[in-house]
Amino acid sequence: MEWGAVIVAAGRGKRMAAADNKVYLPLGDRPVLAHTIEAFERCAAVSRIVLVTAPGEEARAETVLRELGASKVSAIVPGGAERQDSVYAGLAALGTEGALVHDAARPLVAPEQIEACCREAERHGAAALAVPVKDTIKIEGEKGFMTQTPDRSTLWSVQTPQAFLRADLMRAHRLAKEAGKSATDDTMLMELLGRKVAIVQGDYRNLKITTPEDLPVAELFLASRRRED
Ligand SMILES: Nc1ccn([C@@H]2O[C@H](COP(=O)(O)OP(=O)(O)OP(=O)(O)O)[C@@H](O)[C@H]2O)c(=O)n1
Ligand SMILES: C[C@](O)(CO)[C@H](O)COP(=O)(O)O
Repeated sequence: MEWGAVIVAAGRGKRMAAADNKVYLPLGDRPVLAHTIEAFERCAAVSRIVLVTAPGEEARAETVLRELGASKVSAIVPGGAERQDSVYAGLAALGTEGALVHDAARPLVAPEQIEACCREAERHGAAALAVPVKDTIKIEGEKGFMTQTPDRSTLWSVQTPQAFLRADLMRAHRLAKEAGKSATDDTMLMELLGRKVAIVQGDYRNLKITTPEDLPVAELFLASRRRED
């Protein structure tokens, strides 16, 4: 199966409270986005990439790609108001049978993790990286009070990439739009199709850069990764 990747980089980074879009912030010797693209460039299972950028950021994205020497990016398309809209815009431009969806804000994913997602999705129809939850999770009932505790042994913190048959995922997105259903990730949309998603053991270092304290942590993880290479 031919695999393409939609890499979404069109957010506003509100929780980062940075002056710039967080995917262009420096991590090590290059922008966050460069690390993310490089992981997919190095994964042989991925034949093409569609990059989804904030409207008007196409030129700066192209600069990052040029400096990286990226060769798999087949299109740069503008994202939408919500992550879901950005994913759909990328899927529409992808064209491959297999579709990976990945957050540009997750720069430390390893190529072998991407490959594992593809393989498991080929076996099961859909797959996503996830890591076991470490904290005890509570559900808020009455405002400001914890009232329920899900069984932690059944809880996973899902990451990206998430891997699907592109046709399935586009259909799920259309169903969600018709139903006015919002989704913070794409595995959630598979539930609309009644499909299960295979869990692929991820790595706690595949963090999503979301709030300011995530960047120094990512620097440490990057340094540890480089010592391993
Ligand atoms: N309308 C959006 C929203 C998010 N994203 C992308 O989806 C990924 C995960 O989203 P998140 O970490 O929430 O990024 P932001 O939406 O930018 O962050 P915030 O919610 O703090 O504004 C990021 O790579 C982000 O660029 C996107 O392409 N389009
Ligand atoms: C897709 C995701 O990274 C899975 O954990 C997460 O749902 C993205 O959430 P965000 O609020 O758009 O960062």
